[in-house]
Amino acid sequence: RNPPPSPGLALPIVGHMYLFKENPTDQIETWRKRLGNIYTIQMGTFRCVMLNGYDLISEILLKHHESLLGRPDMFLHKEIFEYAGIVSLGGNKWKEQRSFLQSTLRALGMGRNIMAERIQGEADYLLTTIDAAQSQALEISNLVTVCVTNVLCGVIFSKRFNQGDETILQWLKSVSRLFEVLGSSAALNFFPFLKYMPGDMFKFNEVKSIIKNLKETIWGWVDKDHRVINLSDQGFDDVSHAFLTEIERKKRDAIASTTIDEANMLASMLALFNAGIETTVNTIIFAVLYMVNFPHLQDQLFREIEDVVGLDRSPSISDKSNLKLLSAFIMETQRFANVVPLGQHRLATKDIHLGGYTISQGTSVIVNFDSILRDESVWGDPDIFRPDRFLDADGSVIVKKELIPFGIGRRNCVGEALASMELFLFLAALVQKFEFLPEKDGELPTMVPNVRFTSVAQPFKVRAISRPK
Ligand code: HEM
Repeated sequence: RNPPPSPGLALPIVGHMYLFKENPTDQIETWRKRLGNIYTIQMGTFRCVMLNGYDLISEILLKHHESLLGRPDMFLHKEIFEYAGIVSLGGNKWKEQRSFLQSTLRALGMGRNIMAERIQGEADYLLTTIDAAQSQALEISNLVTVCVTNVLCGVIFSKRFNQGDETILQWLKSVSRLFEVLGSSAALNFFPFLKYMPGDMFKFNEVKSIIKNLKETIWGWVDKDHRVINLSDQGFDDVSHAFLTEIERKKRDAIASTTIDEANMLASMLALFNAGIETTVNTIIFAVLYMVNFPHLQDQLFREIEDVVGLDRSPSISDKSNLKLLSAFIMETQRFANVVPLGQHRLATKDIHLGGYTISQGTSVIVNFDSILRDESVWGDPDIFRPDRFLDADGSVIVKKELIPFGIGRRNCVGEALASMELFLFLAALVQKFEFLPEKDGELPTMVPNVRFTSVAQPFKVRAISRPK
């Protein structure tokens, strides 16, 4: 059957997982150097094919998409999403959820002016809350998280919260605890029997209880009893309103076989939160970290905004095409920080012939985005932070097909347009208003990230000094 090569000794039960150290992408890269861009590893009970490099990854995601539409039966899909919603569904059920969410987000103005105004409002709010610290060193990630959460809460429920609001603080506490315990429970993906270990050793019960609370909170925010559903009106206020309306429409038309129901609605809304907040916040925090580490670059970014926008009005989305250095800086931040280094496991639903090997039906496939964003043959000096790699001699922005922080193909990031707009508007506002300095002069915060299955900056404080007008 010609399967891709394997790194050798797989221990009983754990397979090759015992070889993973702190940063999983290091081990994956070590195997890539030894075995090439495609190889097989055993992760507990799962046989996984790891794919590296732009050619193979784009080939499988673009050409073999239809054979890769499953999700393996993992803890995440079973216990968190209960096999429902955009992240956990496969096949035609996924297609229906994805197309519903995509068209709903588009109709709500994702990537357009109406959304830009909402984000600008949150960016202004962020500036005010940072300013309140009066140049005292502070960790800004909590402040950024509230504003990014507000953007999504607006899109999903037409709601927003002020910093310090008890509901949002409780929500953020639960989400942060969830990410902490998900680390301990990751092994449950590959060894489901561990959930029976005494003392909740792998945090199975805690994860379940946090998820139950988060779902109840989300359902409370939907506020179903106070929503006016009008089936003759094609419009809707937000994602949850769109779902509720479409669910009623399906009932009216007696369409039984559909994923547009309350279980999938809840799971998809939870997925938008899980996938959309951490990623966006982490990218913004990495950008601030790089500005602190490269003050000369921070200064150039400020000068560009001063020239193009001035200091009397807030940057708007229409400034984007003229803020070329800022665009290149964001591109390089996304490349260098690479907040989603590995794709979610996908399941081959048919045999796939790729790179001279056969990936057999039932195999789990992982794509290694890190192998593209850090590929020496593409970037030359991938370990250097250098935004000017995205600018040509005239200062125009160069678009490179290998820059794929949002993935590629039909299962790429459904929130890409929203996230891109957020990155631009939040960062433009921060650059215009503040100079970011390290907590102590001369002591730069480390740029070495914490990489698990997402990449996060190590906690650091900054002093945000208001720029004189
Ligand atoms: C800078 C911010 C973001 C980055 C870097 C990012 C990155 C990604 C990547 C790489 C994938 C594909 C993973 C794979 O192939 O397995 C993905 C999927 C996804 N993203 Fe994002 N994302 C970001 C923001 C968002 C936002 C704001 C939302 C919500 C509005 C969102 C919702 C999703 C969802 C629901 C999926 C799964 C799509 C599906 O299975 O069809 N993401 N994201």
